[in-house]
Amino acid sequence: MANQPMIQLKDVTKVYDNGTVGLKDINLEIDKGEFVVVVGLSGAGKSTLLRSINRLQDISEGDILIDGKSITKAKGKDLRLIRRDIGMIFQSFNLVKRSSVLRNVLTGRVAYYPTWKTTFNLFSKEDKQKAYEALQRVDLADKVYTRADQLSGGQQQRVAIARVLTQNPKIILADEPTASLDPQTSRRVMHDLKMLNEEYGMTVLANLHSVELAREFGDRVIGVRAGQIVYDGKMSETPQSVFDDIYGGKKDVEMGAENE
Ligand SMILES: Nc1ncnc2c1ncn2[C@@H]1O[C@H](COP(=O)(O)OP(=O)(O)OP(=O)(O)O)[C@@H](O)[C@H]1O
Repeated sequence: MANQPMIQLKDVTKVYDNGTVGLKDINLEIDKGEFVVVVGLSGAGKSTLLRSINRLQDISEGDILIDGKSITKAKGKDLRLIRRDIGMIFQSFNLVKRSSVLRNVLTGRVAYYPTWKTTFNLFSKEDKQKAYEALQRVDLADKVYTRADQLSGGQQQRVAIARVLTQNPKIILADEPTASLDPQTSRRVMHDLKMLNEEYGMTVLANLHSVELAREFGDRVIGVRAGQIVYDGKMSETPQSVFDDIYGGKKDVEMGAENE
């Protein structure tokens, strides 16, 4: 269908078992190819938003549509197919530390195989080639056989980006992708994420603490506070006062090491 949003949240509320309200009546549409950054204080609900979108956790009310299909209602094979279209980048990289870089990148293809094949490492030659090419795109082709835990944090995150590229999803959800990295390495990682967005048309939704990085890489900014969207606008039209307001004067504390 033409012009249907890539991600759509309809009246989404998430209440945790202990009664904490993670998200409160969220309505949001994100179009194909957008690079959206989500900013907000710690505890505002940024991770809850991302985890709800790929159903790492269930929402309490409302509906979430991925490219027109409800992930909220999907089950079994339908759910697996929707999830295959959503890549994740985590603050902690989530690599298999003792496996090679190539093997880690190949796991991006796992959802395209029956389980028994991946258990025995029976990836096709084409997929090995895809993984190698993805590593070339993030300048890590010389590390294919290196063990993941022998790489720097920034390199590990770029392996995670190569893994997402190999997965070839429509959407990338990045939860604080640079929170454990220094400013220069952070910029490199964001640059690679932007490359997936611009060259492969992947829609990116990234939680960021750093206003600097948000400004440099985001096309659109969403401000979250207490589980609600308090700002939504084009980055180019967003004045600094919006960030000051969202961070309520605690900006320096929140931005930590990424604040140059
Ligand atoms: N599993 C859980 N059980 C109960 N409450 C939770 C759970 N996960 C998150 N919360 C609460 O939900 C609210 C939103 O948390 P969330 O992790 O989404 O915030 P955040 O904006 O991502 O914060 P941070 O930047 O620190 O990661 C917070 O009050 C948090 O304590």
